[in-house]
Formats: sequence, C-alpha cells, structure tokens
Amino acid sequence: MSRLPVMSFKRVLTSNTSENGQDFEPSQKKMRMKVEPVKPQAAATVIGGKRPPVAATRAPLSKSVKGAGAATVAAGPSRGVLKPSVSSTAAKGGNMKQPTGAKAGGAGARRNPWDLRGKVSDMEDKIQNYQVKFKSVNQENEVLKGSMALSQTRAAEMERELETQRSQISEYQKELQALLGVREKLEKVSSEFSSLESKYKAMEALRETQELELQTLKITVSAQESTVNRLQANLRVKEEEVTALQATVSQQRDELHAGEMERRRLHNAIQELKGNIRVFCRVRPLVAGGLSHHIQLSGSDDKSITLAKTEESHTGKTTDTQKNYNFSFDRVFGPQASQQEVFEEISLLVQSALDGYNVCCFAYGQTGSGKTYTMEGDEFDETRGVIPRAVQQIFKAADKLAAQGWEFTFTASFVEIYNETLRDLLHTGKSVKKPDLDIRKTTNNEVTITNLTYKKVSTEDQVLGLIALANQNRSTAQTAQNDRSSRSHSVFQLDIEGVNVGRDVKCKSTLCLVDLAGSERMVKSQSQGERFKEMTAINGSLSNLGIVITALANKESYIPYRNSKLTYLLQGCLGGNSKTLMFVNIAPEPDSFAESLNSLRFASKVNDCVIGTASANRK
Ligand SMILES: Nc1ncnc2c1ncn2[C@@H]1O[C@H](COP(=O)(O)OP(=O)(O)OP(=O)(O)O)[C@@H](O)[C@H]1O
Repeated sequence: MSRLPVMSFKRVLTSNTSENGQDFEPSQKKMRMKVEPVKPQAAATVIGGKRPPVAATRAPLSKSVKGAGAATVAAGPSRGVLKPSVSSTAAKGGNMKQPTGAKAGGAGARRNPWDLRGKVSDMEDKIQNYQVKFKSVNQENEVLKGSMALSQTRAAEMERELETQRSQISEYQKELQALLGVREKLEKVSSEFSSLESKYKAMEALRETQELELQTLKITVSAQESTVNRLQANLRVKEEEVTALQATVSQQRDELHAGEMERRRLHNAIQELKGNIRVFCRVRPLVAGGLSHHIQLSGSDDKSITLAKTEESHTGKTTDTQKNYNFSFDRVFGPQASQQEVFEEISLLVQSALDGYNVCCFAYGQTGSGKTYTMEGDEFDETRGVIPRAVQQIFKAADKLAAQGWEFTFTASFVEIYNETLRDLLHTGKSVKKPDLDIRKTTNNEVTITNLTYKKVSTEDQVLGLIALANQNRSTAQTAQNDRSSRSHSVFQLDIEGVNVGRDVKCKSTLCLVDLAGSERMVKSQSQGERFKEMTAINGSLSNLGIVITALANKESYIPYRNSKLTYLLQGCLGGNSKTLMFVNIAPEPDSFAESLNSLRFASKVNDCVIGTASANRK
C-alpha cells in the first residue's frame, strides 16, 4: 500500500509534468471543478469489491483530504487530475510564489531561464504539495489499514461462518448420504413393490382365470352330480336286479348241482345196467389185408362173434364138418372199427372215473393182437388209443366242472410188471440199481406202491409226456431183452381227487388202464428156460385175473388178489367199488385161431360175471 504515493509521484511527473513545468496549465481551474464531485462509490470500486465497510470509512476521509486527492490516488488512471488540485491548493494557500513572469505571462507562461527564484519557488510549492499529498496518502493508508483489519475481522468471521457452513455442509452431506441410502432403499422397495405389483397383477389374472375355471367346474360338478344321482338311481335298480339274478343264479346253481348229482346217479345207473364189468371184443385187421374167413361178425348187432373151424373128415368119406364157436360180448368191433368208435364206448366209463368211481380198463389177447394199439395207439391224432383220449376227456370235463365249483388234482403213475417184478416206467434217475417197488395197502385200504414215481399233472400234454417217457423206458429194456414188452403188463394209473368246497362234496377215484402181456399158452410157445419162467408168470397172473373176477362174480368171501402182482395192484379197480372194462383183442390170422378161441373163452367167462353194485367214493 505504501508504494502508491511513490509511484504516483513519479508518474505524475512523467506523464503530466513537462521539463518546463507545463502541467500548470491555465485550464487547471476547470479541472478542479471536475474533481470535486468524486463519489465514494468510485473509491469503493478501486479497493477491490469489499464495498460496504470501505465506503463507510471513506466518506469522512474525502472531506478532510479534499476527497479529490484521495479519489485521484485510489482511482489511479485519474492521475492527471491531481495537478489542478495542487494548483488549486497552492493558489488558495497563497504560499506559492507565483513567478512574475508567469503572472505576467498568464497561463502557460514559462519562467524565464534566469528566473531561478521563481523556479525554486515552484519547486518548493511542489514539495509542499507532495508533502500534503503524502500526509493524505498516509491518512488514507491508515484508513485502509483499519479497513483491512475490519476486513480481516470480517474475513475471520466469514471464515468461521464458512467453517460453520462447511460443518453444516458436512452434516448436510451426511444427511444426504443417509438420504441417498434411504433413497436406495426406497428404490429397492419401490422395485420390490413394482415386482410385487406385477406378481399381484399376475395372481389377480390367475385368480380370475381360476374363478372362471371354478365356475366351469361348478357347472360340471353340478351336471355330474345330477348324472351321479341318476346313475345311483339306476344302480339301485340294477342292484335289485343283480340281487334277484344272484338269487336266480344261486337257485340255478343249486339246480345245476342237483342236476349234476342226478346225472351222475343216472349215468351210474346206466353203467350198472350195462354191467360193472364189460367186455369188448376187437378184431385186428389182417396184416396182409382182406378178410378173415374163420372169424364171422354178426351183421344184425355189434355184439356177436363166431369163430368157425372146418374140420376135415379123417376118413375122407364124410364131408368136412364146420364147428362154430359163438361168443357175445357187450360190443364187438370188427377190423374196420376206428379208434374213435372204440373210445366212444369207453368214454362213458371215463366220465364215471371223474364222478368218483374206480375204473379199470385192460386189454387182453395174444401177442400182436392189437392190445397196445387199442390202449395207446400211435402218434397220429385219429389213431390215438384209449389212454390219450381218456386223459383228454378227463381234463376237458374237469375244466367244465370247475365252473360248478369243482377243483381236481391228478396224479399219474406208470408201472410195468415183468416176471412178477414191478418196474417204475417214470423213473428218471441215472442209477443202475433201481429202488425196489413193493405193493402196500394204506390204512384207508388203498393200494399204493412204495418208491414208485407219482407225478402231479394238470394238463393233457404233461400226461402225454409221461406216456412218452414210459415208452422210452420200455423200449430201453426191450433192446436188452428181446420182445420184453409183449411179456410184461404195463399199468397206467391216474388218481383223481375232486372237491367242491361250496357244496362240501369230495370225490376220489382211480382210472386204471392196463396193457396186459401176451396171453399165449405155454404149450404152443414150447418155452424153455427164461421164456418158460416168463410164460409161467404171465399165465399165472392172467389166470389169477380170471380167478379174481370169477370170485368177485360169485361173491366169494375170499378174493385171491394177492396171488399175483397184477391182481394185487388192480385190487382197488376190481370188485365192488369199481367199473371194469376188458378188451379182448383177436388176431385174425388163421394160425391164431386157437389163441383167439382161448382169449374169447377167457373173456366170455369174465363177461358172465356180474360184479356187485359200484358205489362212488364220496365223502
Ligand atoms: N385195429 C388195428 N388197426 C390197424 N392196425 C392194428 C390194429 N390193431 C393192431 N394193429 C397193428 O398190429 C400190430 C400189432 O399190434 P400191437 O402191437 O398193438 O399188438 P399187441 O397185442 O400189443 O402185441 P404185444 O403183446 O406184443 O404188445 C401193430 O403194428 C399194430 O399197429
């Protein structure tokens, strides 16, 4: 601040004062007139913007220092204006000695070079003037210092205020931060809210859809309820009908059962009328074809057979005599009779087996007469024999009876009797030594064979499989011992057990199908050694069969069943509680005449027997 007067001083000299002092121009009076109205505002502008305090202090200063000086110094650019002020002061003060020449010369007049005193006087005026000015500046400086102190105080106050405001701003910033956090939360909440709102809208839409569906469902349910009501009403009607039908069914079942029992009774009565032992004769066709002349079958019925033998006259003088041997049986089948025809007659007895009666069917005749063909037949359907057909009938009938509440179990066995020794034809073991078979009687007086294979069967095929196995076992033995099958009896047994739980009825029976050994007489075969033994055994068992049947027919107290394995084994199927069918097979060749006659005689004896009334094994 203190440089101002110095600078101002020099400059005033430089710019406005010429070497020759021309700054004291005649127009200085005009200049002073211009300076006087300097306003405080101008000073305020120069000081630099802190207007209010400075303005307040400058007003008095302007008065004491003649305002124009102060204003001139402060204004700077108005330096030239100072000259008139000084001139004015000098003029007023009258201290300045006006050079005579100047006075004489008036304004703009220069002192003469020689007017040194005038010049000195001018210089002294100038110095005085500057001193005044210096004082004024000093005063102004002081004022400015005071102003500056005030300004500093003010600045300190403002600093404090600023600090206060800063701290307030900091507070505000914190609050702003907090508010920003709040705003963030608010935004989050807002977005959640909008998400929830959209969810709500979706839920609302769903609810509306579901309400619609509910309405539809209600309508459907209502429709279904009425349907259910209608159906329930129908159901009640149907239930009543079912109850009535059940009563009818029950009644019809009773009637059916009664009918079935009646059928069995009548069937049995018919069988009894036919005789519990029946004999069928079957003549095999000639191997070479054509007709046999010595066998005559009745054309009127199917029950008679005549063996005619023409005896030549020993002397040749008389005519040859023909001797006829007439036999009649329950049925005689000629060479043309099919397996089916033959079986139709037997099927009634097979039915009896299912009804609970023991049934025994055996084929008797000389070797090659057709016993095996009759009992087993061969593999073709139409030539199947009695055993496969009987098995088929039994399983079919059992299936039908199942509808009436009957349940059946079947057990099959196949045994061979050779030389009074039993052999299990269903044995499948590999051991060379076969277990000994022995005929025993159970506590129920039933005949059973120890160690024999008893197979449970439930289908026809299973039984056919067993028959095939039996034949295989027989043929194996046959190769070891020539023509063994002709000299052994084979006995197929099917044990049948039936139960009708609903009716509390049970039945039990055995179907026994026997292919007997060849019945040749010993005389003809002229057997010796092993063959003699075989023939003895065969003849023994066959003759014992005849004896047993005769004893049964005569109702003898003792029946010699145990005299042979065959009769012992067939004990259950022969006698009072059984139905017996005997096939007598005849070979049609002329050289078999004697054997045929022998067979027919044996069969005739059997045919004459009337075995007591059979009773079903019912419980
Ligand atoms: N009714 C028949 N129709 C056609 N062929 C028959 C008839 N009877 C038997 N045969 C045939 O005669 C032959 C002898 O019959 P089969 O073997 O049945 O006699 P078999 O009495 O059982 O003899 P074996 O005592 O040796 O067993 C067989 O080839 C058989 O096919």
